[in-house]
Amino acid sequence: MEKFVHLDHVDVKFSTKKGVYHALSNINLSIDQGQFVTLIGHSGCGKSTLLNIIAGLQDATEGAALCAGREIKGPGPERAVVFQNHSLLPWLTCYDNIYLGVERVFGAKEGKAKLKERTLAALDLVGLSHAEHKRPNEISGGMKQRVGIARALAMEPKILLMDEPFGALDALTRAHLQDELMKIVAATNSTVVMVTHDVDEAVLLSDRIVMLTNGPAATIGEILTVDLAKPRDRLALANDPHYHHIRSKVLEFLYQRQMRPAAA
Ligand SMILES: Nc1ncnc2c1ncn2[C@@H]1O[C@H](COP(=O)(O)OP(=O)(O)OP(=O)(O)O)[C@@H](O)[C@H]1O
Repeated sequence: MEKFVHLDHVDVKFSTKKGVYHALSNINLSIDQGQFVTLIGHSGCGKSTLLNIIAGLQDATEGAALCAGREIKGPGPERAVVFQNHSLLPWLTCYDNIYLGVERVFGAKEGKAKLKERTLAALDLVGLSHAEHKRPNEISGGMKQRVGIARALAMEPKILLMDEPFGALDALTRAHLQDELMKIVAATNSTVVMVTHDVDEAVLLSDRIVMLTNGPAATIGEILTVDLAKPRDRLALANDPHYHHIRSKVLEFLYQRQMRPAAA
């Protein structure tokens, strides 16, 4: 299987007013095509920094970061990012927000009819065909996140990178979007890397959970394989002893082995 992402001895150091801050140390991680990987760890440990390395928004100070065999040198349409705060352009409709991304990626090669078809298909994929003419301030937070996901998916990225995409949503909307995301990922065979704070979300969605130690110089403490059959159903999992076993392993890592220092 092709290694879509390969991080080899990656270190990240930030220059700050107080001197150099060593954020990430010796990160080694390979991700296969079609895999769903979550990054979990205490606040400030470096999850977003790690995601940003793959996104090309942050350079590694040392080590190598590769995507599809090529060095990651900056952001690219093959690595689409979805942030917690949707980042839609408020003056554009849902349709136009997606169309803009589609045009940027495919505009040089494809005609307007094809670009329109791609945009409508993306809206349909997230169940928002009815909202195509609405502007971001006319739709709910969950719908905005769905437009953000649709925009990312419409660019047909090789990898979907998500930084706490559901973090700002209420529990019910969050559960609904997790279910939708599972269906979309299954239908598109997407490779996904997602930052989350939510242990249940990590177990429900992941093939592998990458657990980071506390910073400074955070590194990968352990990678847990989630070998629960797919498709996954949250209600059935609630009564599945294996689900609870995996869940408690993550909790044990976070709250016994990586107890967050009180002063942090
Ligand atoms: N540009 C920067 N300059 C200096 N320090 C930075 C910079 N970006 C991040 N850091 C520091 O690096 C560490 C990791 O930050 P990061 O945002 O990756 O953590 P995180 O695990 O995503 O946190 P959270 O869960 O709270 O979002 C933090 O201590 C942060 O203060």
